[in-house]
Amino acid sequence: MPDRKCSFKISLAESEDKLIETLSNLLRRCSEQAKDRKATFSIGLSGGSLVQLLTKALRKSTLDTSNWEFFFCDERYVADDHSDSTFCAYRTEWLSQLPSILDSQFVKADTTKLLDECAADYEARVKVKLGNSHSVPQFDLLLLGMGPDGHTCSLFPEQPATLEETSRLVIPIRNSPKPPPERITFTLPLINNARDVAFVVTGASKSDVVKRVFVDQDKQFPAAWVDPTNGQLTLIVDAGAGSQIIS
Ligand SMILES: O=C(O)[C@H](O)[C@@H](O)[C@H](O)[C@H](O)COP(=O)(O)O
Repeated sequence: MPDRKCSFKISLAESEDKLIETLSNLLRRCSEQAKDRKATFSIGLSGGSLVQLLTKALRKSTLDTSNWEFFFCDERYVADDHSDSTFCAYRTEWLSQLPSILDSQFVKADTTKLLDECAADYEARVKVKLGNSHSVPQFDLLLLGMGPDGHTCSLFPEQPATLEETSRLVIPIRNSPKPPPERITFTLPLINNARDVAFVVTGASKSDVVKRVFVDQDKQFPAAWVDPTNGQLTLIVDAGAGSQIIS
C-alpha cells in the first residue's frame, strides 16, 4: 500500500444506526478537541447523502452546537433558495429537525456574485472566519462524500488540473460533469490542511472505487489526493461500500 502523510482510520458500520453513531462520536471528539483550542468549532459540509446522515447524527448526539460554524467544502453556483443549493438542502432539513442551529452559523457562498468573484470571495470569508489571512486556514473538521467516479468536493476526474492548484483555496468550476455545471470548491491545499477529514461513503455500488481510492490510492480518482498533512483521515463506510476493503 502506498504511504500517507496522515494517520488513517477505517470505521466499518454494520447498520445505518451504527454509522450514525460513528459519525456522532466523530463530531463529539472533534468538537471537544476544538473547545480546548478556541471559541468556535469550524466544520466543512458536503452535499448528497451526507445531508441526511449528518442530520440524524446531530439529532442523536445531543451535542451543544451553539458555537459551531458551518462552511461548504463545495457549493453549486445557484441561488440560495434553489433546490440544487447545498446550503438550501441543509437549511431546509435543519429548520424543522435542528431548529437550534441558526442561519448565522452558516458561512455560505455569495452566489449573486460572478462565478470567479464568488469563489475568491468565499476564500476571503474562510480566511476571515478562521483567522488566518496570510497562510492556509485550518478547519477543525471537513466532512466529505465521494461519488461513484471518485470525485470529492467538486474535484472531478475529468478536470485533473483542479488537483494541481497550489495558490487558490477556493476555485470556480465550469462544465462540471455532474450537474449543475457551475460550482465552487475547496482545493487540496485547504482540504489537506484540516485537522480532521472524514469521508462518509455508503452503498455496495461504491465498493470498488472505495478500494481503489483508499487502499490502492489510485491518483486517477480525486478522492485519493486527500491526505491531510498533519491531520487525521477517517473513512466511515457501511458494509456495502466497505465490502472490498475489510477481509
Ligand atoms: O454537489 C454535489 O454534486 C454533491 O455534493 C456530490 O459531490 C456528493 O457529495 C457526492 O456525489 C457523494 O454523494 P452521495 O453520498 O449522495 O453518493
